[in-house]
Amino acid sequence: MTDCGQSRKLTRAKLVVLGRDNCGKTALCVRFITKRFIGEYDHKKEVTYRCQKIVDKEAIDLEILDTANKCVGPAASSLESSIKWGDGFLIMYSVTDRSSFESVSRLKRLIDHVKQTLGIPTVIVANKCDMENGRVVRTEEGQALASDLRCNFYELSVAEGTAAVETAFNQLVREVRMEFYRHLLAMDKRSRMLQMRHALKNKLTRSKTMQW
Ligand SMILES: Nc1nc2c(ncn2[C@@H]2O[C@H](COP(=O)(O)OP(=O)(O)OP(=O)(O)O)[C@@H](O)[C@H]2O)c(=O)[nH]1
Repeated sequence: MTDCGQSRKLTRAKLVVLGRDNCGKTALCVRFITKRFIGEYDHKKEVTYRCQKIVDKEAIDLEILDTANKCVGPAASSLESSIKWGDGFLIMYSVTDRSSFESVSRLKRLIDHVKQTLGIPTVIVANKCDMENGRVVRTEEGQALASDLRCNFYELSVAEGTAAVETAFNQLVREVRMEFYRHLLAMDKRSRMLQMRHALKNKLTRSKTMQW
């Protein structure tokens, strides 16, 4: 889990955007950071963006990794290292591409496998809902899948606006924060237990010494 600073607040988080090629990952990142939609991007390249955002009135420094599609083949190990690196995940598909929808479960399983725990902050985003004529994945299918995978779900069009994109990213940041606080609580509990064990051990040693 990333940095907390001294205030025990999460000040930085690393987010990873995953999904099949051409589903709109770069468009989504650029939209979130610049509020603009730029038609064409350099494919294949993996890019990390840095920005500061205010989510629920608290500032947070974000690093957002826009992955290149590499679910199969030798590059898959590099996908695993991207997953190890991340605190939160946005899995994207396009409603116009069924194979991108089908890759969502695979990616979620990979995240769970690499992180070796369930409940990793993850949201699912269905993109290109402006292309109603080319739609091959129904909204209800996306909702059902997200509910099976216990993830929040957003259907949107990166081309059409910024608000929905911000909503999805903000929810992911919220989930990363919640996970961070859960982690802090667990650490506190563990350290209290260790202190109690230590105190008890000292007490036992003292009473044994007195018996002698
Ligand atoms: N109509 C429509 N087109 C979109 C939308 N989002 C992205 N696109 C287009 O979809 C194409 C792919 O977008 P990218 O952002 O490059 O997709 P990507 O997932 O980063 O692709 P790779 O780099 O190949 O992994 C581009 O031509 C975008 O302009 C959308 O919401 N609606």
